[in-house]
Amino acid sequence: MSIQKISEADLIINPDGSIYHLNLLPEDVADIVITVGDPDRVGEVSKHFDSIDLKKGKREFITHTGNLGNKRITVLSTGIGTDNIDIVLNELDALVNIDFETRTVKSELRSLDIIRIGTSGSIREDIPVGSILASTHGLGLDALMDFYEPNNNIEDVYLQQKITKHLGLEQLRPYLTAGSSKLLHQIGHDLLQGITVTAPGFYSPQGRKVRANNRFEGLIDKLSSFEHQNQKLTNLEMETAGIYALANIFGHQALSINAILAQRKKLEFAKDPQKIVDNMIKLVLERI
Ligand SMILES: O=P(O)(O)O[C@H]1O[C@H](CO)[C@@H](O)[C@H]1O
Ligand SMILES: O=c1cc[nH]c(=O)[nH]1
Repeated sequence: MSIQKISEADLIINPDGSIYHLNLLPEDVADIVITVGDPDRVGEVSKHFDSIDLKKGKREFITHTGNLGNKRITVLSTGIGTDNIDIVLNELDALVNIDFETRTVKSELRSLDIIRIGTSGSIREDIPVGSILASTHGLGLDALMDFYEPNNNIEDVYLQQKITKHLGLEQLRPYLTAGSSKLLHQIGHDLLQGITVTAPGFYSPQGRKVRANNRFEGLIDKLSSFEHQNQKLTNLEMETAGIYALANIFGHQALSINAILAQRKKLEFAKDPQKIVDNMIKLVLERI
């Protein structure tokens, strides 16, 4: 069988040998990758490193790579939304698993540990502002995974069907993927845990109403009333489901850790969001 060469239009490499959007060379990526939404949060993470040997960026994709103890870690901002996650996960995987000289998939594949350190809104009364929550699964309400061949295990498909039926949102085709059980055990074992809902927007797609009317009335109540064998939908944000689904396809381990800044049931928002985010960053770095 001939080895498939990936075209210059499918995999775009900049003149300096870096990948198109992330602007990184293959050697710039460590085996542990922390993703954050906010480009300013990259420095908030890397300031805890013992050393930083690389700082690069393009658009909203800022990267620092350095060492913490005996671990080499890359921290990278994704910007907001699963459309950006499509770019970040595909380019990260290409950086480690495609030979840029021959444009072919390497015979030995590397599996990254991808840990998202993000912010989120709680949809349950018993999860207050200030909580740190680990996502057992990501449930995507966005359309990203309509374009990829699915790779879900049977348990997730069953749970996905149960949730879809409960929500009555069949037209959105919600997709469900579990996070890495290895990373959940290592980092999230004693944290609050739940199914994180990933929305394709911050306002109406998360049930917020400022001036425009919402098509799905009572979205938060509908989401928060789902329960199956103690599995509950717990929080809303905008990247986790895409990260879990694409990491699963590429064979990477992924875990999403969420600082709860909004309490949607009690209509509250954190007074000290930076302090909550700092606590989450320290907690994750201690456990990596
Ligand atoms: O704080 P980050 O990591 O960006 O995460 C959350 O915050 C953004 C919305 O304010 C979305 O990206 C959402 O997922
Ligand atoms: O409610 C929230 C808070 C942070 N990020 C979100 O996407 N939603």
